[in-house]
Amino acid sequence: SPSPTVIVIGAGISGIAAAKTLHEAGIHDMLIVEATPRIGGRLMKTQFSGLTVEKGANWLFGGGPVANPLLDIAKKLKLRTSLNDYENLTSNTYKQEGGLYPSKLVEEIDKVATARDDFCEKFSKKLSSKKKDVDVSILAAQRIFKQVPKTPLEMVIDFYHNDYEDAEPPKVTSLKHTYPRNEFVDHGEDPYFVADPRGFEIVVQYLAKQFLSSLTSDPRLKLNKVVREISYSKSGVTIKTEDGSTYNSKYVIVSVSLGVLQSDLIEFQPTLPLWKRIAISDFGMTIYTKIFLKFPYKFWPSGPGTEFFLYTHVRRGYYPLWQHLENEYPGSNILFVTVTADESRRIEQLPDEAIEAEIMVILKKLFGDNIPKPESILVPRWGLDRFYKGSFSNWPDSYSQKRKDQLADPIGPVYFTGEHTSNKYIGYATGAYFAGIDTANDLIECFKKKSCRGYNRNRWH
Ligand SMILES: Cc1cc2nc3c(=O)[nH]c(=O)nc-3n(C[C@H](O)[C@H](O)[C@H](O)COP(=O)(O)OP(=O)(O)OC[C@H]3O[C@@H](n4cnc5c(N)ncnc54)[C@H](O)[C@@H]3O)c2cc1C
Repeated sequence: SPSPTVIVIGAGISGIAAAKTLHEAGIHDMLIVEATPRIGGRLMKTQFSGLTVEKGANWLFGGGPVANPLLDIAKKLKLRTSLNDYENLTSNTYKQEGGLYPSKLVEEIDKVATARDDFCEKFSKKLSSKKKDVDVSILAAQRIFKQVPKTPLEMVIDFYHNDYEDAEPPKVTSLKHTYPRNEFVDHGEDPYFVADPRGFEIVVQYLAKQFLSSLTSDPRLKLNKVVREISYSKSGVTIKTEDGSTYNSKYVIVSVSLGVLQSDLIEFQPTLPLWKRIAISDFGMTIYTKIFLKFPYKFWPSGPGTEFFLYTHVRRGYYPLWQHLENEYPGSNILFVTVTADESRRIEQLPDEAIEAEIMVILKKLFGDNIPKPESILVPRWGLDRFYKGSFSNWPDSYSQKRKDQLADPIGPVYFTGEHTSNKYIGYATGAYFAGIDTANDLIECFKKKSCRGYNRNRWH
């Protein structure tokens, strides 16, 4: 068959959004090349003890000042979602050796954390108003505010305010590019927690069905094709896959995760310019892990106000934030705990049994020695998976806006997209969706002008 004009590498939400945008602009001769047997990428459901749980993205952020097109799609699809109840977290905070903290004390500490967030927001705006590109870490802002979390209780509350969203601690994360937290997170409707048998990935399938005849056998979609080499020159692109296939095109849109770009899975020929490699290497790819545990019966508090509990430990981020799925799946007897960053990196190296053993030590302290063993455990390992190498990107504090623009810059016929290239919503599914549209529009601009000098720095999203 003749060479397509554009190859899109990756069938996650950004790749599919890019391909759909090209299709709608009349560019139909394209090929989507995906390493795995499915579309959806990091929107990924799995079956766990007979129920659908989300290994990847779980929260669909609300409307608010910026309309979220994914929310409209979710509504159209009648995606089953629920609102989480974080209200009573301060009454459900456990000490390291067991027993609850008095809720008054936790509330006081939470108030300080909220005041700190307000300061971070103001301080970030102040830095942004300066001509020079100055940035600090969130931790530096906390120091300037003279309220650095130190005790285990302060740290777990800080985890809830920062790491739970950024998946890195405040010492790593850029203040300026994280605060004020974006419209979807802070000022919109509350995020929806997806609990639907079809999974959050149904949103990507819905987008794909707008322009593909089938999600498995459309001739423009090549599944199970792992791209290992991208050769590019003025005259076009050749990509090679692990199974020895070769595809040629005029342009390529690379939508693989930042973690994959940082790994050596794909070789670029010639090597990408140094400034591009620096932009890729210096941005942050973090890990966010949801560990699911199925028990034969419930031994944790249930009913209104119990959905979440916090576990406090001298080690920051040691199995800190717990949720039960009773609201979404009554009677399921499933607990899940969220770990992030270095704790995720550590546990990914452990076998499931070792992780389960660590968890059981904690749960016994909280709920007594007689609690049952879990019937099953699910530990996603996003960092070790060669097609993801992490869960989502995080803006590190030393990283400039200029570098960030370079991360999205095309190199000749090689265009880049994915959540990490989003201007305003890095890390989020919505950011990935917008990025796909923006990158496709950059390429469409280039077709129109017939000279493709590059990236449209007026990207919207
Ligand atoms: C645990 C976790 C929790 C999250 N929580 C949320 C949340 O609550 N809300 C939210 O909005 N977002 C959340 N996210 C982030 C969100 O899932 C991502 O931002 C988004 O899905 C990224 O889409 P993408 O298209 O940029 O990348 P991807 O989905 O990674 O798509 C890239 C595609 O490229 C493929 N690929 C990789 N290498 C190759 C290769 N060599 N050849 C061919 N194909 C290749 C991959 O298989 C993948 O399908 C979470 C992510 C994770 C992992």
